[in-house]
Order: sequence, then structure tokens, then C-alpha cells
Amino acid sequence: MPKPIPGIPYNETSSHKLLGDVPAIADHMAKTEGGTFITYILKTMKSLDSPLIQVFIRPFGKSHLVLGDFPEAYDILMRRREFDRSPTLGDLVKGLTPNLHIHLKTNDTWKNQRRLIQDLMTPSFLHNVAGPVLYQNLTTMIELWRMKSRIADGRPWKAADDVNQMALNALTAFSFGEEFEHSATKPALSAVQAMSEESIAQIKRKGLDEIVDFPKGQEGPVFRAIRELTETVGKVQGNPAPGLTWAYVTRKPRVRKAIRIKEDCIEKELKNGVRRLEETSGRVIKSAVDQMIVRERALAKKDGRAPNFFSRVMIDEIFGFVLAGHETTSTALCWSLKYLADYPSTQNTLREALHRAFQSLTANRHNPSIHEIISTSIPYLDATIEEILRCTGPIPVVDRIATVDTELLGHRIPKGTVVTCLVTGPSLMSPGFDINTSRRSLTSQSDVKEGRHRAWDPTGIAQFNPDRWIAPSKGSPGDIEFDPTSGPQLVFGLGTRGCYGKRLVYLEMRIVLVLLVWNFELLSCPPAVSTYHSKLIASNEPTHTYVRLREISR
Ligand code: HEM
Repeated sequence: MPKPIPGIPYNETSSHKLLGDVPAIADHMAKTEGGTFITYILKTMKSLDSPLIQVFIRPFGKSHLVLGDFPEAYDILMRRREFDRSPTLGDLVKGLTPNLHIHLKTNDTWKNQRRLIQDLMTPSFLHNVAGPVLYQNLTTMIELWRMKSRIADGRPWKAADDVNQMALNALTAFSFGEEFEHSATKPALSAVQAMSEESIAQIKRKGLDEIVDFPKGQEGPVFRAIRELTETVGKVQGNPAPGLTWAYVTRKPRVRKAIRIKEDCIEKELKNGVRRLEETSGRVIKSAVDQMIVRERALAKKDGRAPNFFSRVMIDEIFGFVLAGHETTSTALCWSLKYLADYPSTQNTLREALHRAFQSLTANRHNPSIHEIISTSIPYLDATIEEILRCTGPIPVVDRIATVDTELLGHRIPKGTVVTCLVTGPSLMSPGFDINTSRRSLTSQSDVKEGRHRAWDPTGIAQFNPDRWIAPSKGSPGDIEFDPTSGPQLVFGLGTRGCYGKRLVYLEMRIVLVLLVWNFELLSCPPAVSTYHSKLIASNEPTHTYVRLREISR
């Protein structure tokens, strides 16, 4: 039976059930349109009127705390040594990448392993290596959508699969470079190119609000295998026994075959990288794999050991990019399409900002180059990206585990307690709870006293409004700048164990938003396919991602 921690509110009925809150969560999801674990938590927090609650979703009735307060979450993630990475996040990928650094506590082993991938999020690698290859892949999707928009001629179509493929392409391009022979978007492009005149004429006879179905194209075996594996992650989400589930899932013949294909693919790319390293003495870096090989050689030399380019750590860290980044980025981009279409004034302001930024291009049809996209300051673009991320929280929770007996908001909590911080909860997307300062930790109290306590104005906190991230420019009076410190944001977690890949995400979203808004007007879709409901699979995906595009002619 559940074992509550004294003093922290919980759902009384669940505390008398062997499965704790699990039946109530299932009931909430069955009866609430768009209901997820997160909406259950938000509802429970509201009814218990507390920023800290406990739920019973773990085996043996262990209490799991949920915190809906940014200042205290900030304190835990940034400063409190009594908390460390909890196994919850890593459990989602453990069966496929047991050697990924996500599973490690914050210690020397974690630090050493991170050295292997330390170069990949530097501005130099992102701008010179990842940026161009991402750009090349993303323009293929723009080409696909240009064809689709001409055929659909103002009618909506389902965009989720294209976005998902594009996100996967982007990550494999980042990992393996432009010479990687597989593509997820190109088969879709070929399928649309091969559409008969009659099937196009049929589409043109449809009503303007009717959904257009486009042929999908056949993914090759490598992408099918990667997709098979990334989709298994959703099966472990919210599962009280992830170890057992992984043991079952990874024994399935389909999954075993997919793992073999993935292993062969990474090994082949590593061999190509090692060959390139030998041929060019490490001077030509074309991908994350190349950079990691160069780093492994340098680390081995420094540590006085032989390099191991094919270690389990190398393989899992490489596949980790895809596992950690694919569904999350795809989800963020799907939400971006919805917000841009449903907030035309944001879209117009963004387009005007792009026109000002890329003035010399408006006379002809060329897209801004990758160099221009990266190097041009466009505060409203940064603000739009930040606001989309704030409102959507693709990973809706950030977890930590108490490594010692400690205190939280005035309550004693035992070692081993998992604390889940809500990414789109109170004080981030709804007004915060009124918490007596004396209940806060000492460091959090001093933030309040010294005015370092960042907070959003509760009025309009739930509204999508990129302007909240805009401030008057300090350098050039009359101008504006993007201020990432305007208010609380938890979308990538915080601190040493915050998201490793966030710079790549910002880069990818920047390229996608520029190319999309530059080339198309995103129009709203019929209400039935425009809801803001979500489903929490591997990440918090929108249930409906449809687009209706009007090509912009210049
Ligand atoms: C929109 C896309 C993404 C979102 C919303 C997201 C969000 C997050 C969050 C919330 C965490 C936990 C942070 C914490 O505990 O403080 C995390 C961790 C992590 N993310 Fe991301 N992520 C995204 C994309 C990516 C990408 C593209 C990569 C890799 C290329 C990546 C790699 C990782 C890794 C390796 C960790 C674990 C870091 C550690 O344990 O030290 N993520 N991410």
C-alpha cells in the first residue's frame, strides 16, 4: 500500500489503493479529452491547493513528489547538492542505450564521458559542421512542402509525419554528415513527384476544408529500424517497471532486427570516420561521429591508453543523439506549426522581421543562406522560438532524486525520494502558488530578499506571447533585443544536468522557422484538426498537426 510522506498533500482515495494513483490517472485519461498524466497532476495540485504534492505511481507504494513552483525547482536544479539525476529520464532509453551518460550520477565518470561529446555543442561545430548539413536536409522538406502546397491548393494536410521524418533526418545528418546515404524525406518527395495527373485532379475537386492525403513513400531499412527503436521509447513512458518492460520489448524479433541494423549502421559510419581521420589526419570534420573520433584519439593520448573508436560508450552516445533528440525536436516543431498558424499577428511580425533582416534577398526568390540565418541577429525570431518552447514543454517534467534525507518547502523528505518539477505548471504557465518565504530553502529565500526572484506577471501568463521575451536594447536606444532572462523557463531543465542538446535544438528551430515563414504563409486549419490536445508518448506531442500553406511569391 502507498506510504505517504507526512505533511505533503495527496489524493486520499489513491492512498487506500494498492496501485495508488494509477487507476485515477487511467480514469482521468479515459474521461478527459486531451487528458494526460500531466493534466491529472495539474488538476490534483489545484484541488489539493498545494505547490508540492505526492502521488503513488511507483512500485511498493513509494511516494513520488511533484513540484509546481519555479523558484524552488530552480534552486534544486541549479544549487542543491542533495539532489541528482533520477533514473526516471534514463529509464526511457535504458533498454537501447545502457551506456549513455544520462544514466550516470553527476560524478567524475559522468564528466569523463561527457568529454567525448564536448565539442559537438560548441558554436564552431554547430555553425561550421552541423548547420550546413541541417540546412541542406531541411531545404529538402521545404521543397516537399512547396510541391504539396501547390497540389493541395489551399486545402489542409497532415504534417506530423513529414515533420517527424525531417527531425530524424536532421539528427542523422548531424550524427553522420552529408554523405550519409539514407534519407527519410527523399522517399516522401519521390512519392509526391510520382503522383498521377488524375490523383492531383481529384484533390483539386475536394472542398477547401477537406483534408488531403498524400502518398507517404517507402522508408529504407535503416530509417525503418531507427523509427522502430525510437517508437519503443513511448512504451516505457509512465511504466512502473521499466526494466521488465525493456527486457520484454528488446526480445521481440522485430526490435532485435532493428537493433542489429542500427548497430551495423553506426559501426559502418564509425569505420568511415576512422578512415577519414587517417586520410586527412583529422583535419576534415564532417559529422558528430568524425568529431568524436578525433576527441577519442586525443583523450586516449592524454590518458596514456589506446583509443577505442568502437566502444559501447561511443555507440550508445551516438545513438543517444537520435533517441534523446528525435521525438522531442519533432514535437517542438509540430507545436511551432500550430502556433504560427493560429497566431497570424506573430507570424506577420516574424515575417516582417525576416524581411528587414534579409532585405537584399527580397528582390529575388533565394532563401537566406545558412550563414545568414546563423549570423543575423533577429530578436523576434529568438523570442518566438523561446515562447513556443515555454508554452509546449516537449519533455513536460524534469526529475531529480534526493541523495540524502533533506527538506523541501518545509517538509522532511527521505533519501531516495524522486521530485518531479513541472515544466508547464504553476508559475510557468499558470499563476504560481502563494508560498510563505520562510518555507523556502535558505538560498531561495535570499533570492527573494535580493530581488533575484524571476517571475512572470500572472495576468496573461498562459497566453502565447513572444513579446514577453523582448526588451529595449541596452546597446542601441530605440531598438529591441531578445532577453532570455525575462522570466522563468524550464523547457530544457537547468544546471549541470540540463539538456545536452539544447543548442542544436535552437539551431534547428531557427533554420526551420526562417525557411518556413520565408517561403509560406501558414493559414489556420479546420477547428476539428486544430485542437491543442496532446498525447504523452515519448514526448508531449500535439494530437493534431495539420498545415494549410500558401506559397509566398517574391
Ligand atoms: C526540443 C527538443 C528537446 C527538449 C525539449 C529536451 C529536453 C530535455 C530535458 C527537459 C532534459 C532533462 C534536463 C534536466 O534534467 O535538467 C534533457 C536532457 C538531455 N537531453 Fe534533451 N531535449 C531536447 C533535445 C535534445 C537533443 C536534440 C539532444 C541530443 C542531440 C538531447 C540530449 C539530451 C541528453 C543527452 C540529456 C541528458 C543530459 C545529462 O543527463 O547530463 N536533447 N533534455
